[in-house]
Amino acid sequence: MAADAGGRGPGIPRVLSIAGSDPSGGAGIQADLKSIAAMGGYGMCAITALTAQNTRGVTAVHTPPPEFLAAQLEAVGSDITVDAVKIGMLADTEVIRTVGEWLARTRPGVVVLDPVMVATSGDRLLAPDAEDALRCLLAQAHLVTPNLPELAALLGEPTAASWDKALDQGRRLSERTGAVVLVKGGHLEGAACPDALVDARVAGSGSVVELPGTRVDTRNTHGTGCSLSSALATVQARTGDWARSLAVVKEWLRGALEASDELEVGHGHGPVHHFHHARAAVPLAPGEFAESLWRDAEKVRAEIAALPFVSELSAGTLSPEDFAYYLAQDALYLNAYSRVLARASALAPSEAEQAFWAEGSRVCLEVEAELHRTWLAHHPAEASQRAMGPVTKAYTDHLLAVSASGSYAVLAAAVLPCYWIYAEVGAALSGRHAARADPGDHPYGAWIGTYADEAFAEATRRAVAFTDAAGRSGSGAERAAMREAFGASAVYEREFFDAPRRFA
Ligand SMILES: Nc1ncnc2c1ncn2[C@@H]1O[C@H](COP(=O)(O)OP(=O)(O)O)[C@@H](O)[C@H]1O
Ligand SMILES: Cc1ncc(COP(=O)(O)O)c(N)n1
Repeated sequence: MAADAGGRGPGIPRVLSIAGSDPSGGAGIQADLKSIAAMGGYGMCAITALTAQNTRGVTAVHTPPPEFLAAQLEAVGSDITVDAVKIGMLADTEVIRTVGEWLARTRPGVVVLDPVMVATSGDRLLAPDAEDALRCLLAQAHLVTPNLPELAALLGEPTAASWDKALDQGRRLSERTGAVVLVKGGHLEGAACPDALVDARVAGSGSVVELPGTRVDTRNTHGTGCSLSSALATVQARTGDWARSLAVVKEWLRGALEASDELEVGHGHGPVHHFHHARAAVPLAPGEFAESLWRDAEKVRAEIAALPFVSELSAGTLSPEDFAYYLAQDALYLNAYSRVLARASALAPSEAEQAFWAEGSRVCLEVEAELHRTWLAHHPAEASQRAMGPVTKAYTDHLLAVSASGSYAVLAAAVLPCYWIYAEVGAALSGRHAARADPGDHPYGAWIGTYADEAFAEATRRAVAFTDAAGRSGSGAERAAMREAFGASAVYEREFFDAPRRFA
């Protein structure tokens, strides 16, 4: 197709996906409709084929008669202005012919063709004898988005082993078809995941516009190609500029890959989180997000309760060396933790939160000084060494790294386990201690008594509520980062209680 695809301007683009159905919702028309909506478009679809598939693979394909596809296209096109078309799974030669005839007749302003041949799972989605017909159809698209194996198959060559070879193949496919070719790096080995727009009609160095990218470490790549191509069609209808559209879509897709674990869909290659950037129309109830963090940490919390340090402290059999090590590390930890809480105060979105974390920061220094005045005064050797143990160092490094990231919500999630898990351990220890027949005669009785501090319990409740509120008002991507930060800190809590046994 010769002319450059133009933009519609700021209106809502009406985008038609002509593609197959994926009942598991991660690829095909289901991914397309989500992606179109995520990019601010109005999505429509004409279904070429029905697949029975999930995140593990395709078990069956049913292709309705081509007349029925033609009827769908006619119904949409005769009533609605179509600003952009995305074409995905085409199943067989008859389907390709039907789509080709409709395109030739209607000549939509933006046509993005994703030459789907094989699913992420390795299953075929195009009949082998339909490849020639697909090659011919490419000339009716403005942009073609093959992955590396598809690019090679369309040229009848082996899959490119390097990015340069892939760009060369892209240039030749662009020459043959007259379409711009998006060469995608998803199937490359290594940490880089670039994409490039290759346009053989442009002379010289302007023929390749490359967008670098880093690979997101996930196996949830089901439907990335579908999502990318339909999102591109939508944004292109707005901007009329492929390079600008690709920059917007690539950034969005990276976020969708990063937040994909939040979905917890299937056991194979899971889908991406198309709406990671948006808030759900049904908001989370107060407490709901914090409860989910707490549930996620259930296993680590059970492991902490079962640690020898906890049972020995409770029974009074903990060695004085282990106890002294723990206290000295606690003092070092509190000093660093105080600085991190001060950073949470600096980032806080409200005065109430600002004051809360600042007070927490101050109290940490007070408790640290108190440790030196009382407990550590009895263990001058431990106190004077003052070297951070490996766990204390790793835990505080993690907190400092999160505090440098600049997200208040993620920092709140990272500091929360030190309140919440410590309060839970403390409540169990002091409850058991109070139930003892003779609590006065216990070497760590006075220390265990400090756990029953109502002011700390109240501070914990407020820290939970503030973190919950930050999670509820954040985006999906932010909540995913909060989960990761909370989970990491919970693991460091476990390691901190276990450190005396290993390093004292
Ligand atoms: N792990 C990943 N991290 C970041 N981007 C990825 C990853 N996997 C795929 N992509 C991007 O997703 C898009 C689809 O790429 P690709 O996987 O090559 O296509 P397909 O889904 O058709 O096989 C491209 O923009 C690619 O750069
Ligand atoms: C109906 C349908 N269409 C396309 C794909 C390819 O998916 P991917 O984007 O992972 O290559 C698929 N698995 N199912």
